[in-house]
Amino acid sequence: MRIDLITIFPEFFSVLDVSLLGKARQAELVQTRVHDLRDYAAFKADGSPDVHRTVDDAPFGGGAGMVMKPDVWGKAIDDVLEPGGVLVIPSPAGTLFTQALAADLATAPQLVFACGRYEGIDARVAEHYAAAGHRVLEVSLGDYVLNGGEVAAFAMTEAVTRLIPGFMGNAQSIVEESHADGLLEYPSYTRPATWRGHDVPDILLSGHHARIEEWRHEQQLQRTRTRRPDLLPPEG
Ligand SMILES: NCc1ccc(-c2ccccc2)nc1
Repeated sequence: MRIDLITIFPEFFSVLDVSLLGKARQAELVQTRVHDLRDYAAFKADGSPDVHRTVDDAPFGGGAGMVMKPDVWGKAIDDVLEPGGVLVIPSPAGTLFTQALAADLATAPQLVFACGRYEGIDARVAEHYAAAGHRVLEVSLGDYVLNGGEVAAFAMTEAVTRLIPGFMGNAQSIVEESHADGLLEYPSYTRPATWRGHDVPDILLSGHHARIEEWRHEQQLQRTRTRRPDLLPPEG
């Protein structure tokens, strides 16, 4: 898989070389490229040089903040997006990113993350590439606003790449983790068996694997009921 990240802060993604992703890159499972959006702002729409390499402008209709220019984004995405590639636009107005979507995106040949800043990217950019037949996703990580799409893009990159077959050493750990079966993960413990007066649940020391599995599933249900009832299947 190729992952392209387009941003006005390319240095933000230099950490990709050292993170967990670094190993996957070396294993050739994932190729990542970072692109500076300002490289596509060197000329104005009329072809004259833009020494300021402007990427934003005032919003039509008024309102606070600035909007990122469609013509600059169009030049960048035209240069980067390949046939079959998915254009992912992190946005607080997007659909919620989930483990299921991460697994879906892990099968794509290419992801292009368009990392907006300011008040976001001119809406016609997403419209244009969808109309051209590309899969375009505006995706939110949750109900909060960041200063730009970079942090969200990095989080999604990690969530996706770790699901690529051959990337994580222990495939079993992926199957068991939170959200993989739609429930939150059970609590985990390791040595010492007693720590500051807190004991590990006896069942886990019993060696009864069937009972341990049952206890863990009950813990998953209990946690999901109390912390994320929205994840529970509807009654009935
Ligand atoms: N839900 C996470 C998230 C994703 C993106 C943004 C964002 C903010 C400003 C400009 C462009 C994107 N904010 C929050």
